[in-house]
Amino acid sequence: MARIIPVDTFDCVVFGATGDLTLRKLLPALYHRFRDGQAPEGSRIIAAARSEMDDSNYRTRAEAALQRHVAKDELDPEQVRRFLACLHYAQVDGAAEKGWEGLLSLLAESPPDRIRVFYLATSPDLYGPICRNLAAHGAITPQSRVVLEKPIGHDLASARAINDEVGSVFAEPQIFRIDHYLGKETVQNLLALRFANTIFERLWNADVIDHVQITVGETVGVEGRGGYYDRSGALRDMVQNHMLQLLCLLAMESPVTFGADSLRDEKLKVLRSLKPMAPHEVEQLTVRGQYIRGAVDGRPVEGYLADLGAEEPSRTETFVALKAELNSRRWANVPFYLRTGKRLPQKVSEIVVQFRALPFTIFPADAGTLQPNALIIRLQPEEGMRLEMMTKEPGPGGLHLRQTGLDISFEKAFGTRYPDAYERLLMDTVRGSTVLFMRRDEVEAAWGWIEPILDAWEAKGDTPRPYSAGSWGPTASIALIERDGRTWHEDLG
Ligand SMILES: NC(=O)C1=CN([C@@H]2O[C@H](COP(=O)(O)OP(=O)(O)OC[C@H]3O[C@@H](n4cnc5c(N)ncnc54)[C@H](OP(=O)(O)O)[C@@H]3O)[C@@H](O)[C@H]2O)C=CC1
Ligand SMILES: O=C1O[C@H](COP(=O)(O)O)[C@@H](O)[C@H](O)[C@H]1O
Repeated sequence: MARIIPVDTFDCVVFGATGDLTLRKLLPALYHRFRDGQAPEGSRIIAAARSEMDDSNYRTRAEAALQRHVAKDELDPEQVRRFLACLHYAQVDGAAEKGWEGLLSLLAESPPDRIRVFYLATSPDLYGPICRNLAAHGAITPQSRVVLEKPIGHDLASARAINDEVGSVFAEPQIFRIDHYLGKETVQNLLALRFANTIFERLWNADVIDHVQITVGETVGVEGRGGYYDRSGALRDMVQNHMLQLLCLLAMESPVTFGADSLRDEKLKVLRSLKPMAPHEVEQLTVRGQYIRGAVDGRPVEGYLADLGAEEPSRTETFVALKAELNSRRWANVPFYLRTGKRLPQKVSEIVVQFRALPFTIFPADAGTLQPNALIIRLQPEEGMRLEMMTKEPGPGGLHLRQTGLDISFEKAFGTRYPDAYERLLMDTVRGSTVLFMRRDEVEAAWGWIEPILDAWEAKGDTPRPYSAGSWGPTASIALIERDGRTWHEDLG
């Protein structure tokens, strides 16, 4: 069982407190941290949004959210009651200069040196105005931090504009750009795998590794988020942030220390070493898809347009596969194949590190085909790792070789609940630790690599390829990797 180190007493102001993210993710995460005693007595959550309501109305809504999104056996009525008592509501329009009295008077109830976390769970176009208004009303103290949800902007220019606006009010160490994948236990474990073990680091390069695959599959469609998603698409929603962060952790050099800037310097180098795609290469190196009607988990589901309620066709991709390469000695000619999509057959996030084939074998042909080794890192669900190896099949006959896996299930190894990513990240904001958050230059470098792809798609002006819900995306995504004589790892999960 991991140790729980209490943080200092804090006030966490959540803008967007009536929204999906707050109700589905942030309140359950905060409940767990309060329940486990990590949030000290006296800490408060101040829920802020434009809707008219009082503390009591908000607590009722929050309780319903907990009932829905926290496992029944983790809902202790006494703990729920204590948690709800820490919730307060302030009606405020973050974009308006006036009407901040309620929030300011709640904040004034705490000592001036109390840690203040301003969590912006609103649309990103409000980040600048909210920060400006907080500053204008003198709400930003030296102990304040601001948390920015993704996406930071829609493209490089809008990301820069947001970073400039927020940066004119908060210093960089006070700014927490969240990428919740970095809060996942198994994603943090990539750092342990690479830098707390001897065996892998020596093999972690183009001499031994043939290619890397990163798959993030989701079975859900766009759910209630069609308005946002249709302006975004899979490349902006998943690749620009989560998947490039995974790629960074896999590809980066060893940081000098486990400090925030050391780690982020190394991730930044990876982002800057991504080979830019020229417009004529985008067609070859990327595949876009959009789901149509099909079946997921044996249940018929509608296509994207029906989910959106759209009458017109949409050019937004719900699936993307791409081949990325890095300009570096370590990764010379080692492709990183990325794919992600909605309405795929499985909810699974997995990394495959495929080692090179043996250059020579002593075994006769009838011993069986030698499969190259592969390290399969399962990020979710069934978190764990498997190292695929060739072994001798037991038996007194001839020598037959078969691929078997050295398998570690983290659940079996640790027998503990995996905290949600937001639990860890919220506590890190209170602690002031930016290690697992993105620095401004990382976000902008990621946009810098993504933007030419978006531009080339836009210039071509075609629609994404259709794929049936419940399939692994358009067949062109299979061709993308098979053209190189490789294949997507299929035994997922
Ligand atoms: N939902 C998710 O799973 C994820 C969301 N995100 C990001 O988190 C952010 C929030 O997303 P989500 O919760 O889905 O969005 P929602 O549309 O569900 O919620 C938006 C929230 O913002 C509030 N709001 C809107 N305008 C203002 C304003 N002017 N002043 C104060 N509050 C305002 C709304 O309340 P009211 O109308 O009462 O003011 C509501 O509480 C977005 O940036 C999204 O991209 C990131 C990852 C996952
Ligand atoms: O940020 C986002 O992530 C979720 C997937 O997160 P996971 O933790 O469930 O893997 C995705 O559904 C959503 O579209 C995206 O905005």
